[in-house]
Amino acid sequence: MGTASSATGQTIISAQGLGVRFRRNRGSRRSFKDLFAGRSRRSRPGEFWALRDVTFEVRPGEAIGVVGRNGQGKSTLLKLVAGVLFPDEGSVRVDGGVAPLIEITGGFVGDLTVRDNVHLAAGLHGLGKREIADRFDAIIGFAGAEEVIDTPFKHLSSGMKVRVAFSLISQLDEPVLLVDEVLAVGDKAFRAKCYRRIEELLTEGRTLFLVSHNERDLRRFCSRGLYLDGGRLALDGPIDEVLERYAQDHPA
Ligand SMILES: Nc1ncnc2c1ncn2[C@@H]1O[C@H](COP(=O)(O)OP(=O)(O)OP(=O)(O)O)[C@@H](O)[C@H]1O
Repeated sequence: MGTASSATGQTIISAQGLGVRFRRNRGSRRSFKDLFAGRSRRSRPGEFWALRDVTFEVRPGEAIGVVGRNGQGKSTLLKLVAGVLFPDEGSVRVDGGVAPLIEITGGFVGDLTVRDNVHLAAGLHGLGKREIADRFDAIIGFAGAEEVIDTPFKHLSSGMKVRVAFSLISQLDEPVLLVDEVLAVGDKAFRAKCYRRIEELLTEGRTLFLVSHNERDLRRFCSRGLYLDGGRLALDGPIDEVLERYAQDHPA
């Protein structure tokens, strides 16, 4: 938590001219989105920019909401900040570690038990054996995962996967927290618990990126918004302004 306390106004994240290029016609995920986006299959070039010219800086302790329609680059941006994806253009610098709750199944090893996954992931985030042992019960307890400690992660229900993943990342000491929409999978009571935990972490001075389609959640946690449209940063400003513009551009 040392890094988070150094909220002296310098930047903790600096993204300069970020660009990510993907190839079309490979994999199924994007083709569905493209279908709905109404793009012509034939006129498509082989590659497209999922993100381009994205530049912003973040100060320690800021809480940032990332908004935009489906497929506009929100998850891609979070992956760049998490360091699990490398940009084709530009650069992103993060001072300190990142605890990402994004596409959770990717971060956990399906064949390993919950216990082993917690040890592995916590270790990768720099916690020592002793620290992990000290926090293990709290992690399992918060998730309500006592019954599945020795179950392979892949056999957990999707809700339970999210519970374990959130519980773990919220017990790490990383100064930057990334929360994707996966949280929506949890039931109402668990979501409320997560939100209280996020508030605690923000009070401690952590930096938050929250991707959400829920205006109330965005207003509750975030002071600033990044609005992505067509992979470009359409607006970077106070969350109210960002939501207003987004609503104007895309009335429900
Ligand atoms: N590995 C990949 N290969 C090819 N295209 C990809 C890949 N990952 C994402 N894309 C495409 O890049 C674009 C941006 O995707 P991204 O997941 O960042 O959008 P998003 O704003 O997070 O969407 P959603 O709100 O639906 O989660 C989309 O067109 C998507 O289909």
